[in-house]
Amino acid sequence: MSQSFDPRTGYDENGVMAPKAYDAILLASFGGPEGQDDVIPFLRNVTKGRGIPDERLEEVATHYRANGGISPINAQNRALKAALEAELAARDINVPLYWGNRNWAPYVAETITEIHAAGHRTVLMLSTSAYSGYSSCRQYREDLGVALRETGLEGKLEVDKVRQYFDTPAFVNPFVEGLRDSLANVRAQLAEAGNPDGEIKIVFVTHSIPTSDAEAAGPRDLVAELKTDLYSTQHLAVADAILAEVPQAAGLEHSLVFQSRSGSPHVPWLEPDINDALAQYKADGVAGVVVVPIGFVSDHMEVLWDLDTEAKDSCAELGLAFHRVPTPGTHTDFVSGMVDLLAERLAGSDGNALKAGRASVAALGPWFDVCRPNCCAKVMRDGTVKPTIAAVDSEVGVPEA
Ligand SMILES: CC1=C(CCC(=O)O)c2cc3nc(cc4[nH]c(cc5[nH]c(cc1n2)c(C)c5CCC(=O)O)c(CCC(=O)O)c4C)C(CCC(=O)O)=C3C
Ligand SMILES: [Fe+2]
Repeated sequence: MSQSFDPRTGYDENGVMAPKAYDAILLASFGGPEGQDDVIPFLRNVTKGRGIPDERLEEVATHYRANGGISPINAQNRALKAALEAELAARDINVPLYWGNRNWAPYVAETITEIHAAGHRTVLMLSTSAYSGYSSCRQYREDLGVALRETGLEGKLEVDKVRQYFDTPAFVNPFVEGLRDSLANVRAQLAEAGNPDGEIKIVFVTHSIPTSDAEAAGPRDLVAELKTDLYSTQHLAVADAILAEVPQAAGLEHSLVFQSRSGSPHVPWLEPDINDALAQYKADGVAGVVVVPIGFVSDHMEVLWDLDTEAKDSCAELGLAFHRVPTPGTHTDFVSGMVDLLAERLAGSDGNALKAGRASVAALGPWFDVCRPNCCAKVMRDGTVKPTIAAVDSEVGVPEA
Protein backbone atom coordinates (compact mmCIF):
# COMPACT_ATOMS: atom_id res chain seq x y z
CA MET A 1 0.00 0.00 0.00
CA SER A 2 1.39 3.35 -1.04
CA GLN A 3 1.61 6.01 1.64
CA SER A 4 2.40 8.97 -0.63
CA PHE A 5 -0.78 10.91 0.03
CA ASP A 6 -1.11 14.19 -1.86
CA PRO A 7 -1.26 16.79 0.95
CA ARG A 8 -3.77 18.81 -1.05
CA THR A 9 -6.29 16.04 -1.78
CA GLY A 10 -5.51 13.55 0.99
CA TYR A 11 -5.27 10.54 -1.32
CA ASP A 12 -2.58 8.79 -3.36
CA GLU A 13 -2.32 7.87 -7.04
CA ASN A 14 -4.17 4.58 -6.40
CA GLY A 15 -7.20 6.29 -4.88
CA VAL A 16 -6.21 5.19 -1.37
CA MET A 17 -7.16 7.85 1.15
CA ALA A 18 -5.15 8.78 4.24
CA PRO A 19 -6.77 7.88 7.59
CA LYS A 20 -8.70 10.76 9.15
CA ALA A 21 -10.21 11.55 12.52
CA TYR A 22 -13.81 11.07 11.37
CA ASP A 23 -16.32 12.09 14.01
CA ALA A 24 -19.39 10.28 12.65
CA ILE A 25 -20.24 7.23 10.53
CA LEU A 26 -23.18 7.16 8.10
CA LEU A 27 -24.82 3.87 7.15
CA ALA A 28 -26.43 4.66 3.79
CA SER A 29 -29.10 2.43 2.30
CA PHE A 30 -31.94 2.15 -0.19
CA GLY A 31 -34.92 2.50 2.18
CA GLY A 32 -38.31 0.85 1.84
CA PRO A 33 -41.99 1.35 2.66
CA GLU A 34 -43.28 0.72 6.20
CA GLY A 35 -46.99 0.28 5.41
CA GLN A 36 -49.59 0.15 2.60
CA ASP A 37 -49.84 3.98 2.34
CA ASP A 38 -46.09 4.24 1.77
CA VAL A 39 -45.90 1.86 -1.19
CA ILE A 40 -46.74 4.18 -4.09
CA PRO A 41 -44.87 7.25 -2.71
CA PHE A 42 -41.82 4.99 -2.19
CA LEU A 43 -42.00 3.62 -5.74
CA ARG A 44 -42.32 7.19 -7.07
CA ASN A 45 -39.16 8.12 -5.16
CA VAL A 46 -37.26 5.13 -6.57
CA THR A 47 -38.27 5.73 -10.17
CA LYS A 48 -38.22 9.55 -10.27
CA GLY A 49 -37.01 10.60 -13.73
CA ARG A 50 -36.19 7.02 -14.81
CA GLY A 51 -38.89 6.14 -17.30
CA ILE A 52 -40.12 2.99 -15.57
CA PRO A 53 -43.52 2.09 -17.11
CA ASP A 54 -46.60 2.39 -14.82
CA GLU A 55 -47.47 -1.28 -15.38
CA ARG A 56 -44.13 -2.24 -13.89
CA LEU A 57 -44.77 -0.05 -10.82
CA GLU A 58 -48.19 -1.61 -10.30
CA GLU A 59 -46.65 -5.05 -10.60
CA VAL A 60 -43.87 -4.23 -8.10
CA ALA A 61 -46.44 -2.66 -5.73
CA THR A 62 -48.15 -6.07 -5.44
CA HIS A 63 -44.91 -7.56 -4.03
CA TYR A 64 -44.96 -5.01 -1.20
CA ARG A 65 -48.76 -5.18 -0.76
CA ALA A 66 -48.51 -8.96 -0.22
CA ASN A 67 -46.17 -8.21 2.71
CA GLY A 68 -48.51 -5.66 4.36
CA GLY A 69 -46.91 -2.79 2.40
CA ILE A 70 -43.74 -3.34 4.40
CA SER A 71 -40.30 -3.87 2.96
CA PRO A 72 -38.06 -5.98 5.16
CA ILE A 73 -35.11 -3.73 4.37
CA ASN A 74 -35.60 -1.13 7.12
CA ALA A 75 -35.76 -3.70 9.92
CA GLN A 76 -32.66 -5.34 8.41
CA ASN A 77 -30.81 -2.01 8.44
CA ARG A 78 -31.84 -1.34 12.04
CA ALA A 79 -30.44 -4.75 12.97
CA LEU A 80 -27.24 -4.10 11.01
CA LYS A 81 -26.84 -0.70 12.67
CA ALA A 82 -27.22 -2.25 16.14
CA ALA A 83 -24.73 -5.01 15.28
CA LEU A 84 -22.18 -2.50 13.92
CA GLU A 85 -22.59 -0.32 17.02
CA ALA A 86 -21.96 -3.31 19.27
CA GLU A 87 -18.82 -4.24 17.31
CA LEU A 88 -17.53 -0.65 17.33
CA ALA A 89 -18.09 -0.49 21.08
CA ALA A 90 -16.35 -3.84 21.59
CA ARG A 91 -13.29 -2.37 19.84
CA ASP A 92 -13.44 0.90 21.80
CA ILE A 93 -14.11 2.88 18.64
CA ASN A 94 -16.20 5.74 19.96
CA VAL A 95 -17.58 7.21 16.75
CA PRO A 96 -21.39 7.53 16.55
CA LEU A 97 -23.23 5.70 13.78
CA TYR A 98 -26.18 7.28 11.92
CA TRP A 99 -28.52 5.80 9.30
CA GLY A 100 -29.97 7.46 6.20
CA ASN A 101 -31.70 6.26 3.01
CA ARG A 102 -32.10 7.21 -0.62
CA ASN A 103 -35.81 6.46 -1.02
CA TRP A 104 -37.50 6.50 2.41
CA ALA A 105 -37.25 8.01 5.87
CA PRO A 106 -34.87 8.53 7.50
CA TYR A 107 -33.68 10.27 4.32
CA VAL A 108 -29.98 11.04 3.87
CA ALA A 109 -30.67 14.81 3.86
CA GLU A 110 -32.40 14.58 7.27
CA THR A 111 -29.63 12.44 8.68
CA ILE A 112 -26.78 14.72 7.61
CA THR A 113 -28.68 17.70 9.05
CA GLU A 114 -28.85 15.82 12.34
CA ILE A 115 -25.16 14.87 12.13
CA HIS A 116 -24.14 18.50 11.55
CA ALA A 117 -26.44 19.79 14.30
CA ALA A 118 -24.76 17.36 16.72
CA GLY A 119 -21.48 19.16 16.03
CA HIS A 120 -19.86 16.62 13.71
CA ARG A 121 -17.94 17.86 10.68
CA THR A 122 -16.20 14.83 9.12
CA VAL A 123 -18.24 11.78 8.16
CA LEU A 124 -17.30 8.34 6.84
CA MET A 125 -20.02 6.61 4.83
CA LEU A 126 -20.67 2.86 4.49
CA SER A 127 -23.41 1.82 2.08
CA THR A 128 -25.38 -1.43 1.91
CA SER A 129 -24.12 -2.09 -1.60
CA ALA A 130 -20.95 -3.99 -2.43
CA TYR A 131 -20.21 -3.50 -6.16
CA SER A 132 -19.33 -0.79 -8.67
CA GLY A 133 -21.94 0.64 -11.01
CA TYR A 134 -24.33 3.56 -11.19
CA SER A 135 -27.10 2.11 -8.95
CA SER A 136 -24.65 0.31 -6.68
CA CYS A 137 -22.03 2.97 -6.07
CA ARG A 138 -22.23 6.29 -7.86
CA GLN A 139 -25.90 6.87 -6.99
CA TYR A 140 -25.03 6.58 -3.27
CA ARG A 141 -22.27 9.16 -3.81
CA GLU A 142 -24.76 11.40 -5.63
CA ASP A 143 -27.30 10.98 -2.81
CA LEU A 144 -24.75 12.69 -0.56
CA GLY A 145 -23.68 15.26 -3.16
CA VAL A 146 -27.30 16.28 -3.72
CA ALA A 147 -28.22 16.17 0.01
CA LEU A 148 -25.26 18.40 0.94
CA ARG A 149 -26.35 20.92 -1.70
CA GLU A 150 -30.05 20.80 -0.68
CA THR A 151 -29.32 21.28 3.01
CA GLY A 152 -26.76 24.07 2.48
CA LEU A 153 -24.11 21.90 4.14
CA GLU A 154 -21.76 21.86 1.14
CA GLY A 155 -18.36 22.99 2.41
CA LYS A 156 -19.55 22.65 6.05
CA LEU A 157 -19.76 18.88 6.31
CA GLU A 158 -17.18 16.61 4.73
CA VAL A 159 -18.35 13.14 3.69
CA ASP A 160 -16.00 10.39 2.46
CA LYS A 161 -16.91 6.76 1.87
CA VAL A 162 -15.29 3.37 2.42
CA ARG A 163 -14.32 1.40 -0.68
CA GLN A 164 -16.78 -0.94 -2.40
CA TYR A 165 -16.38 -4.29 -0.64
CA PHE A 166 -17.52 -7.07 -3.00
CA ASP A 167 -14.01 -8.53 -2.79
CA THR A 168 -13.67 -8.63 1.00
CA PRO A 169 -13.72 -11.82 3.08
CA ALA A 170 -16.41 -10.05 5.13
CA PHE A 171 -18.80 -10.18 2.17
CA VAL A 172 -17.65 -13.49 0.68
CA ASN A 173 -17.47 -15.69 3.84
CA PRO A 174 -21.19 -15.74 4.67
CA PHE A 175 -21.89 -16.98 1.12
CA VAL A 176 -19.23 -19.68 1.50
CA GLU A 177 -20.95 -20.99 4.62
CA GLY A 178 -24.38 -20.70 2.99
CA LEU A 179 -23.33 -22.48 -0.19
CA ARG A 180 -22.05 -25.48 1.81
CA ASP A 181 -25.37 -25.71 3.68
CA SER A 182 -27.52 -25.26 0.58
CA LEU A 183 -25.60 -27.87 -1.41
CA ALA A 184 -26.23 -30.38 1.39
CA ASN A 185 -29.89 -29.35 1.45
CA VAL A 186 -30.45 -29.83 -2.29
CA ARG A 187 -28.51 -33.12 -2.24
CA ALA A 188 -30.85 -34.32 0.53
CA GLN A 189 -33.93 -33.18 -1.45
CA LEU A 190 -32.72 -35.16 -4.47
CA ALA A 191 -32.00 -38.26 -2.35
CA GLU A 192 -35.48 -37.96 -0.85
CA ALA A 193 -36.91 -37.84 -4.38
CA GLY A 194 -35.02 -41.01 -5.32
CA ASN A 195 -32.43 -39.19 -7.46
CA PRO A 196 -29.39 -39.02 -5.15
CA ASP A 197 -26.89 -38.47 -7.97
CA GLY A 198 -28.96 -35.86 -9.85
CA GLU A 199 -27.01 -32.94 -11.27
CA ILE A 200 -26.90 -29.78 -9.12
CA LYS A 201 -26.20 -26.40 -10.70
CA ILE A 202 -24.89 -23.43 -8.68
CA VAL A 203 -26.70 -20.31 -9.82
CA PHE A 204 -25.08 -17.02 -8.79
CA VAL A 205 -27.58 -14.20 -9.22
CA THR A 206 -27.50 -10.41 -9.04
CA HIS A 207 -29.65 -7.42 -9.94
CA SER A 208 -29.84 -6.83 -13.68
CA ILE A 209 -28.91 -3.31 -14.79
CA PRO A 210 -29.04 -1.60 -18.20
CA THR A 211 -26.10 -2.83 -20.31
CA SER A 212 -25.14 0.85 -20.82
CA ASP A 213 -24.75 1.21 -17.01
CA ALA A 214 -22.72 -2.02 -16.89
CA GLU A 215 -20.41 -0.70 -19.63
CA ALA A 216 -20.01 2.65 -17.83
CA ALA A 217 -19.06 0.98 -14.52
CA GLY A 218 -15.58 1.60 -13.16
CA PRO A 219 -12.52 3.63 -14.09
CA ARG A 220 -12.06 3.89 -17.89
CA ASP A 221 -8.43 2.71 -18.00
CA LEU A 222 -9.14 -0.42 -15.95
CA VAL A 223 -12.30 -1.34 -17.86
CA ALA A 224 -10.47 -1.18 -21.18
CA GLU A 225 -8.47 -4.27 -20.14
CA LEU A 226 -11.46 -6.44 -19.17
CA LYS A 227 -13.15 -9.20 -21.21
CA THR A 228 -16.63 -8.16 -20.08
CA ASP A 229 -18.13 -5.18 -18.25
CA LEU A 230 -16.80 -4.41 -14.77
CA TYR A 231 -20.12 -5.06 -12.96
CA SER A 232 -20.24 -8.62 -14.32
CA THR A 233 -16.48 -9.07 -13.85
CA GLN A 234 -16.72 -8.19 -10.15
CA HIS A 235 -19.58 -10.67 -9.69
CA LEU A 236 -17.65 -13.41 -11.49
CA ALA A 237 -14.69 -12.71 -9.21
CA VAL A 238 -16.92 -13.09 -6.15
CA ALA A 239 -18.35 -16.35 -7.51
CA ASP A 240 -14.82 -17.68 -8.00
CA ALA A 241 -13.75 -16.59 -4.52
CA ILE A 242 -16.76 -18.41 -2.99
CA LEU A 243 -16.24 -21.58 -5.04
CA ALA A 244 -12.56 -21.68 -4.07
CA GLU A 245 -13.66 -22.17 -0.44
CA VAL A 246 -16.29 -24.85 -1.06
CA PRO A 247 -14.73 -28.22 -1.96
CA GLN A 248 -18.23 -29.75 -2.15
CA ALA A 249 -18.80 -27.59 -5.26
CA ALA A 250 -15.91 -29.17 -7.17
CA GLY A 251 -17.11 -30.64 -10.44
CA LEU A 252 -20.47 -28.84 -10.35
CA GLU A 253 -21.39 -26.36 -13.08
CA HIS A 254 -22.14 -22.77 -12.15
CA SER A 255 -23.42 -19.63 -13.87
CA LEU A 256 -24.05 -15.92 -13.33
CA VAL A 257 -27.63 -14.82 -14.07
CA PHE A 258 -29.74 -11.73 -13.42
CA GLN A 259 -32.98 -10.79 -11.68
CA SER A 260 -35.43 -7.91 -11.16
CA ARG A 261 -35.17 -6.33 -14.60
CA SER A 262 -37.33 -3.24 -15.01
CA GLY A 263 -37.33 -0.32 -17.44
CA SER A 264 -38.56 -0.22 -21.02
CA PRO A 265 -38.40 -3.54 -22.92
CA HIS A 266 -36.58 -1.63 -25.71
CA VAL A 267 -33.62 -0.84 -23.45
CA PRO A 268 -31.16 -3.76 -23.19
CA TRP A 269 -30.40 -5.02 -19.65
CA LEU A 270 -27.98 -7.73 -18.53
CA GLU A 271 -29.23 -11.27 -19.29
CA PRO A 272 -30.18 -14.08 -18.91
CA ASP A 273 -33.04 -13.60 -16.48
CA ILE A 274 -32.94 -16.26 -13.75
CA ASN A 275 -36.33 -17.72 -14.68
CA ASP A 276 -35.34 -18.21 -18.33
CA ALA A 277 -32.05 -19.72 -17.22
CA LEU A 278 -33.81 -22.20 -14.89
CA ALA A 279 -35.94 -23.50 -17.79
CA GLN A 280 -32.77 -23.97 -19.84
CA TYR A 281 -31.06 -25.88 -17.01
CA LYS A 282 -34.03 -28.21 -16.76
CA ALA A 283 -33.82 -28.82 -20.52
CA ASP A 284 -30.09 -29.54 -20.08
CA GLY A 285 -30.84 -32.28 -17.54
CA VAL A 286 -30.16 -30.44 -14.27
CA ALA A 287 -32.06 -31.88 -11.28
CA GLY A 288 -31.64 -29.13 -8.69
CA VAL A 289 -30.27 -25.63 -8.16
CA VAL A 290 -28.57 -23.71 -5.38
CA VAL A 291 -29.28 -20.00 -5.82
CA VAL A 292 -26.58 -17.69 -4.44
CA PRO A 293 -27.77 -14.05 -4.29
CA ILE A 294 -24.34 -12.40 -4.44
CA GLY A 295 -25.79 -9.04 -5.59
CA PHE A 296 -27.25 -8.15 -2.20
CA VAL A 297 -26.30 -7.54 1.41
CA SER A 298 -29.64 -8.46 3.06
CA ASP A 299 -32.72 -10.61 2.37
CA HIS A 300 -34.87 -7.66 1.28
CA MET A 301 -37.85 -7.61 -1.08
CA GLU A 302 -35.84 -8.27 -4.25
CA VAL A 303 -34.62 -11.48 -2.60
CA LEU A 304 -37.86 -12.55 -0.91
CA TRP A 305 -40.03 -11.89 -3.97
CA ASP A 306 -37.89 -12.35 -7.06
CA LEU A 307 -35.99 -15.37 -5.72
CA ASP A 308 -37.91 -17.01 -2.85
CA THR A 309 -41.26 -16.51 -4.57
CA GLU A 310 -40.82 -16.25 -8.36
CA ALA A 311 -37.64 -18.27 -8.98
CA LYS A 312 -38.75 -20.87 -6.44
CA ASP A 313 -42.13 -21.14 -8.20
CA SER A 314 -40.33 -21.53 -11.54
CA CYS A 315 -38.38 -24.43 -10.04
CA ALA A 316 -41.55 -26.04 -8.64
CA GLU A 317 -43.20 -25.85 -12.07
CA LEU A 318 -40.13 -27.23 -13.80
CA GLY A 319 -39.56 -29.95 -11.20
CA LEU A 320 -36.16 -28.64 -10.10
CA ALA A 321 -35.05 -28.92 -6.46
CA PHE A 322 -34.35 -25.40 -5.10
CA HIS A 323 -32.51 -23.86 -2.16
CA ARG A 324 -31.40 -20.28 -1.66
CA VAL A 325 -28.27 -19.20 0.22
CA PRO A 326 -28.78 -16.36 2.77
CA THR A 327 -27.28 -12.91 2.13
CA PRO A 328 -24.69 -11.58 4.67
CA GLY A 329 -27.35 -9.77 6.80
CA THR A 330 -25.86 -9.55 10.30
CA HIS A 331 -23.51 -12.54 9.96
CA THR A 332 -20.67 -11.96 12.45
CA ASP A 333 -17.99 -12.13 9.70
CA PHE A 334 -19.85 -9.48 7.73
CA VAL A 335 -20.35 -7.17 10.71
CA SER A 336 -16.77 -7.43 11.94
CA GLY A 337 -15.45 -7.08 8.38
CA MET A 338 -17.49 -3.91 7.85
CA VAL A 339 -15.96 -2.52 11.03
CA ASP A 340 -12.51 -3.48 9.63
CA LEU A 341 -13.43 -1.47 6.54
CA LEU A 342 -14.28 1.56 8.69
CA ALA A 343 -11.23 1.03 10.92
CA GLU A 344 -8.79 1.06 8.00
CA ARG A 345 -9.90 4.67 7.41
CA LEU A 346 -10.23 5.89 11.00
CA ALA A 347 -7.16 7.61 12.39
CA GLY A 348 -6.14 6.65 15.91
CA SER A 349 -4.33 9.02 18.27
CA ASP A 350 -1.06 8.25 16.46
CA GLY A 351 -2.60 9.31 13.15
CA ASN A 352 -2.48 5.79 11.71
CA ALA A 353 -5.48 3.69 10.77
CA LEU A 354 -6.85 1.71 13.71
CA LYS A 355 -6.40 -1.43 11.66
CA ALA A 356 -4.72 -1.08 8.28
CA GLY A 357 -6.24 -4.17 6.72
CA ARG A 358 -7.40 -3.49 3.16
CA ALA A 359 -8.35 -7.17 3.05
CA SER A 360 -9.29 -8.57 -0.36
CA VAL A 361 -9.82 -12.07 -1.75
CA ALA A 362 -9.97 -11.15 -5.46
CA ALA A 363 -7.29 -10.00 -7.88
CA LEU A 364 -9.52 -7.03 -8.74
CA GLY A 365 -9.38 -5.65 -5.22
CA PRO A 366 -8.97 -3.82 -2.97
CA TRP A 367 -11.19 -1.18 -4.56
CA PHE A 368 -10.59 2.61 -4.54
CA ASP A 369 -11.51 4.84 -1.61
CA VAL A 370 -11.79 7.74 -4.05
CA CYS A 371 -13.40 7.17 -7.45
CA ARG A 372 -11.70 8.12 -10.71
CA PRO A 373 -13.12 10.77 -13.08
CA ASN A 374 -16.46 9.74 -14.60
CA CYS A 375 -16.48 6.45 -12.70
CA CYS A 376 -19.91 4.79 -13.23
CA ALA A 377 -21.13 8.06 -14.75
CA LYS A 378 -24.66 8.44 -16.02
CA VAL A 379 -25.95 11.50 -17.81
CA MET A 380 -29.48 12.18 -16.56
CA ARG A 381 -32.40 12.23 -19.01
CA ASP A 382 -32.49 16.03 -18.61
CA GLY A 383 -28.76 16.22 -19.45
CA THR A 384 -27.57 17.19 -15.96
CA VAL A 385 -24.71 15.61 -14.05
CA LYS A 386 -25.34 15.39 -10.30
CA PRO A 387 -22.84 16.44 -7.62
CA THR A 388 -21.05 13.56 -5.90
CA ILE A 389 -18.75 12.87 -2.98
CA ALA A 390 -15.67 10.63 -2.64
CA ALA A 391 -14.45 11.11 -6.19
CA VAL A 392 -11.62 12.87 -7.97
CA ASP A 393 -14.16 14.78 -10.07
CA SER A 394 -16.28 15.80 -7.08
CA GLU A 395 -13.52 18.01 -5.71
CA VAL A 396 -13.25 21.52 -7.02
CA GLY A 397 -9.78 22.43 -8.22
CA VAL A 398 -8.42 18.89 -8.44
CA PRO A 399 -7.21 18.18 -11.97
CA GLU A 400 -8.34 14.97 -13.68
CA ALA A 401 -5.85 12.15 -13.18
C1 LIG B 1 -27.92 -2.62 -8.82
C2 LIG B 1 -29.15 -2.49 -7.98
C3 LIG B 1 -29.30 -2.82 -6.64
C4 LIG B 1 -28.21 -3.39 -5.74
C5 LIG B 1 -27.46 -2.29 -5.05
C6 LIG B 1 -28.19 -1.71 -3.84
O1 LIG B 1 -28.56 -2.51 -2.96
O2 LIG B 1 -28.41 -0.50 -3.80
C7 LIG B 1 -30.64 -2.52 -6.27
C8 LIG B 1 -31.17 -2.69 -4.98
C9 LIG B 1 -32.50 -2.52 -4.60
N1 LIG B 1 -33.55 -2.25 -5.41
C10 LIG B 1 -34.69 -2.16 -4.64
C11 LIG B 1 -35.98 -1.83 -5.10
C12 LIG B 1 -36.25 -1.33 -6.37
N2 LIG B 1 -35.36 -1.13 -7.41
C13 LIG B 1 -36.02 -0.60 -8.52
C14 LIG B 1 -35.47 -0.26 -9.73
C15 LIG B 1 -34.13 -0.44 -10.13
N3 LIG B 1 -33.12 -1.06 -9.40
C16 LIG B 1 -31.95 -1.02 -10.12
C17 LIG B 1 -30.72 -1.54 -9.72
C18 LIG B 1 -30.43 -1.99 -8.43
N4 LIG B 1 -31.30 -2.02 -7.36
C19 LIG B 1 -32.22 -0.36 -11.37
C20 LIG B 1 -31.20 -0.08 -12.43
C21 LIG B 1 -33.56 -0.01 -11.37
C22 LIG B 1 -34.31 0.73 -12.44
C23 LIG B 1 -34.63 2.13 -12.03
C24 LIG B 1 -33.44 2.92 -11.59
O3 LIG B 1 -32.53 3.13 -12.42
O4 LIG B 1 -33.39 3.34 -10.43
C25 LIG B 1 -37.38 -0.42 -8.15
C26 LIG B 1 -38.45 0.20 -9.03
C27 LIG B 1 -39.43 -0.78 -9.52
C28 LIG B 1 -38.79 -1.83 -10.42
O5 LIG B 1 -38.62 -1.53 -11.58
O6 LIG B 1 -38.43 -2.89 -9.89
C29 LIG B 1 -37.53 -0.89 -6.83
C30 LIG B 1 -38.80 -0.94 -5.99
C31 LIG B 1 -34.33 -2.40 -3.27
C32 LIG B 1 -35.30 -2.36 -2.07
C33 LIG B 1 -35.81 -3.73 -1.75
C34 LIG B 1 -36.77 -3.67 -0.61
O7 LIG B 1 -37.64 -2.79 -0.55
O8 LIG B 1 -36.67 -4.54 0.28
C35 LIG B 1 -32.98 -2.62 -3.25
C36 LIG B 1 -32.11 -2.88 -2.04
FE1 LIG C 1 -33.40 -1.95 -7.51
